Amino acid sequence: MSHEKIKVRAPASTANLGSGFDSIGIALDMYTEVEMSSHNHLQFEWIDENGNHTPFPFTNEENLIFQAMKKVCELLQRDIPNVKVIVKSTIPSTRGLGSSASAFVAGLVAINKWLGGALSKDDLLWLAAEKEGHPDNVGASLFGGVFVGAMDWEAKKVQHNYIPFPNKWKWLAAIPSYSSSTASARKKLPDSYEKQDVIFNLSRYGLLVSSIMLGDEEGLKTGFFDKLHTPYRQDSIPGFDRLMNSQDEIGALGFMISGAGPTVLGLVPQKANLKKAQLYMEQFLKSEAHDVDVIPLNVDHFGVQVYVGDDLEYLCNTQAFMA
Ligand SMILES: Nc1ncnc2c1ncn2[C@@H]1O[C@H](COP(=O)(O)OP(=O)(O)O)[C@@H](O)[C@H]1O
Ligand SMILES: N[C@@H](CCOP(=O)(O)O)C(=O)O
Repeated sequence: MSHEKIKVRAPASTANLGSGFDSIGIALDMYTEVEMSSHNHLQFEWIDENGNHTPFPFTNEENLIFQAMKKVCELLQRDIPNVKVIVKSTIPSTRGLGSSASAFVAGLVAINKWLGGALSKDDLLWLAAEKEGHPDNVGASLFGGVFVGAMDWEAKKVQHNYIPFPNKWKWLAAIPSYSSSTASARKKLPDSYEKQDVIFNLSRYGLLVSSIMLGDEEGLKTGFFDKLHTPYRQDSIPGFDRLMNSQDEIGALGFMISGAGPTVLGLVPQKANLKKAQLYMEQFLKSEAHDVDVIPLNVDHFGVQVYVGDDLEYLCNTQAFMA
């Protein structure tokens, strides 16, 4: 079954939140949009932020939308269809905001829908998590809200839960002008860890997840601390350790590296002055020779959205309506 035109929108995400390395992700309101329509050959087009068609910025190898289409077609033993794929994205690439996950998830969902929807959401989640090697960003992109999940490599599935994120906390993202690929940031991590560091993270991660569920600000502050990835990555973010120590000055709940970085996230409670915190982060990081844009971001609670023609056909996360 094919359609005249389908459109899929997948959100950005932030992973780890300090102590939850490779296990937790939150969907954020920047998006990759993929529009698929019948054509006489396979063609990719890119629309930039000003609405202009520009050359596609990635080769087929790097183009994760194409890679996702290839994967699904191989699995379903189908040829890649002749379609025009128009891509728009407001997610800056290689900044730690899950652009790769969002592109892969959007590609999977679009081609699966185009070919008749044989694969379930959990099948798609596995394909995306297997490709990235961790489920945090792809799970958040697919389902929205807070995603917690674990890879089950033997059963080839991701066990996961959805948690709504309290509206009373607001995200600020300091997105630098320089980039860092996730692959290179993962190479900085050690192969094994000291027992004390593992215990440190386990206890913080328990607090992190329970505090999000309970809306507990003191628990959350402790839950952001991490010894598994942050210490090995923060050197590439000048001033990050001092920013972390200044959270009380502006009443922030915490600062963390978003995914593999280099974006830094701040979480601010509603009672704090968001504008003041935004300015503080910007001035602080700029004084450390960082060229950054600090922007507020909201949590996306719905995950992937699929439109057939101009009608919204479904959201991936039906649980969001019950939250
Ligand atoms: N809109 C997109 N369409 C296709 N591929 C994309 C898109 N955005 C990102 N990618 C791919 O993902 C890569 C960036 O992935 P990664 O290093 O994991 O950084 P990020 O933290 O942004 O996910 C890009 O180099 C490109 O290969
Ligand atoms: N858990 C991963 C998350 C990578 O996120 P990205 O947005 O940088 O791709 C990691 O920390 O490596």
